[in-house]
This record gives sequence, C-alpha cells and structure tokens, in this order.
Amino acid sequence: MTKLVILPGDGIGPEIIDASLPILEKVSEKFNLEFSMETADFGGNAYDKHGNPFPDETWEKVQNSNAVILGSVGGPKWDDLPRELRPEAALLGIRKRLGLYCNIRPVKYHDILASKVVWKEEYIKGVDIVIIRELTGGAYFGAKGRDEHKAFDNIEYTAEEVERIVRRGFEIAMNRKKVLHSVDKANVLESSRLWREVTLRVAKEYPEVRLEHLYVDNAALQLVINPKQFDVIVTENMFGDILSDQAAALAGSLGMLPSASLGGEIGVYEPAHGSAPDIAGQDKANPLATILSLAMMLRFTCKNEEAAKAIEVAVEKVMNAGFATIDIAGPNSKLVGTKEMAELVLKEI
Ligand SMILES: NC(=O)C1=CN([C@@H]2O[C@H](COP(=O)(O)OP(=O)(O)OC[C@H]3O[C@@H](n4cnc5c(N)ncnc54)[C@H](O)[C@@H]3O)[C@@H](O)[C@H]2O)C=CC1
Ligand SMILES: CC(C)CC(=O)C(=O)O
Ligand SMILES: [Mg+2]
Repeated sequence: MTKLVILPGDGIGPEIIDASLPILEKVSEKFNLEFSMETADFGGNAYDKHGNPFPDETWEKVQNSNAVILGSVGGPKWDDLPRELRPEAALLGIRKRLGLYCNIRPVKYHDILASKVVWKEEYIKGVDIVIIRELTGGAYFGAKGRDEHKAFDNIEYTAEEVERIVRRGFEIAMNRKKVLHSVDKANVLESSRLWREVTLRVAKEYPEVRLEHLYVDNAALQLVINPKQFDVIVTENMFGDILSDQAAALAGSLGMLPSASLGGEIGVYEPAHGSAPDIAGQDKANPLATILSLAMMLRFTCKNEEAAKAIEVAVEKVMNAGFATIDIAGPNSKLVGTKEMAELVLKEI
C-alpha cells in the first residue's frame, strides 16, 4: 500500500489534480497497485482557512505518507503577505522539512510540437534533457535581511550539500549518455567556486562521465542556440529554477514539465510550473506535467517502471493523435481542455 497525500493548492492546482488522479486509479487497477489518498490544505487556500499556508494537520498527514502529489501554490491574492505566511513559504518548507535536496526535471521535445516551438526542427528534434536542480540550499534558504535601505538573500552551500547533489548528477549521467553539464557562476560567486571544486573532486570517481562546466549566463544561451548538446544538467537551486522554466520552451510549454523532488524517505511529485492565475478556473491548463509527475511517483516511490511507462506511453499516444491543450496547440491540433486531455490519457492506459 502506498500512502499518498494530495495537496491540490491554488490557482490551476485543484483542476489539474482533479483531472489527473483518475489516471492513478486506472493504473492501480491495471497493475494491481494499492494506494490510499488523503487530501490536505496547503498554500494560499490553507492560509485563508487556517492562517497558516502549511498547517500542522497537513504536516502530520505528510509525515505519515509515502509520497506527496502537489498541484501548485501561490497567486496575487497572497502576494502582500509577510514572507513566512506566503504560499511559497509552504512550498519551501515542505522541501526543507522532508530533506528533498534533489529535484529532477525532465525536458523532452515531441515532434508534434514542431509548429509550436520557435526553433527550426533540426535544432530541436530529439531534445531529451534531465535538469537536476539542488532544492534545499542557495539563495532561497540562506540568511535574509531587510531594512529601509538594504536587502539581501545569501547564497549558502556547504561542501556536503554540493557533493550529494552533484553525485546524483553523475549517477544519472552514468545511466544515460555519460555526459554531465555542471552549471555555476564560478567566475564571480564564492558558492559557485565551492560548487566547481567539489564537482571536480567527485568527477574523479566517475571517469567514464564527460564533465563540462558552464557559467549560468552561457548555459542560458546554449539552451537556446544548441539544446541538443545537453543530456544531464546539474545546478544549484535558483539557477535550476530559472533554467528549467527556460528549458520548458523546448518542450513547448511549462505545462509539459513534470518533476520529482527526492532525497528523503517521502518524495514530492509536482509539475514544474506554478499556479498560472492567468488561466485558472477556465479548463485551459495542460494537465500533462502533473500526469507525467504521477509517472515519476510510480517510478521513484513505487519502483514500478512498467506502470510509469504505461502513463508516459499513453501521453505520447494522445499527443501523436494530435490532441493538445491551448498552450501546445498548433494549427492542425485537436484542441481540448484540461479534463478532456486527462480523460484521453486515461483511455489509452
Ligand atoms: N511549484 C509551485 O507551486 C510554483 C508556484 N509558483 C507561483 O505561481 C504563481 C504564478 O507564477 P508565474 O510566475 O506566473 O508562473 P506559472 O508557472 O504559474 O505561469 C507561467 C506561464 O506559464 C503558463 N502555464 C503554467 N502552467 C501551465 C499549464 N499547466 N498549462 C498551460 N499553461 C501553463 C501560465 O499560464 C503563465 O503564462 C506565483 O504565485 C508563483 O509564486 C510559481 C512556480 C512554481
Ligand atoms: C516558490 C518557488 C521556488 C517555486 C518555483 O518556482 C519552482 O519550484 O520552480
Ligand atoms: Mg520555478
């Protein structure tokens, strides 16, 4: 029995979660897997109800689970709250409390997106990148301060924090093309100099892996002009946050990017995107990032590769049949909404 806690969150969170969960029921029947599911308040809606974006009851449920399925949090309604009460504080909080230092964000180009992406097909066909983002360190968690005239957010990393994430990078690279790009800003930042030193030290244990270092500004450029050179990218928290949104353009939309946050006993699975207030409540959101995050849960928490693949293949089939939500639709697409897209995937399983 896999105990799941579902945190729908804010904005498009509840609609993408509602649409996607029936797929898990179907997978559980087909592959004889047992799940229990409990829903809990988290994010802006939790603040409205409890005065706390990450209520104790939610934390209790999370601690008693094997995995968390998260929609998305945040929105303009909560933007003026003090930092510790904002929905985003709950997100950072759950990552830190569960020790989820390793965020895996796969980015894949599908041929069907040719008319949607801005690249000529020869530059992008075959793009298949895994971004490994450090998730519990750096500027989002370092010392912060503010007075009338000054504000700061420290980028802080220990050698141990760098080593464990970089090691994940090498391990994943070993199982793929044995090429690892480490992204830093070692020409300017002390934290990046440490990052690079540790990476070079760990690299000695993986002589088969070709290691390349890139400064983050150049990495942003290279992702646009020559994305096919990348296979596995490992980087610190904020760089990974920014580069993964940028890389989502290679997959046609943020709505195509799933993620797994790992490192402790309990994994969190969530789309890489946010709560998309601009399209919330309109049945427009692409649920595929969430659906593909369920596949990652089956792979990493349930260790059931067959079930994970079944979801990924079903998504592929639906896309190949020309169905698309508006964010990935081209002139010849069959336009569908959030619910219908998820139903189509379900039918393919
Ligand atoms: N993991 C999380 O819960 C995250 C939460 N946020 C929060 O979300 C709120 C909105 O942030 P934004 O910067 O606007 O980022 P966002 O990721 O919510 O949206 C950026 C753009 O991508 C589009 N988009 C996002 N997901 C989509 C989907 N599934 N299908 C189709 N289009 C999609 C949106 O419509 C928007 O145009 C903020 O409060 C932010 O703090 C942002 C990122 C991650
Ligand atoms: C609150 C942010 C760190 C969320 C985000 O942008 C992300 O995890 O990608
Ligand atoms: Mg982000």
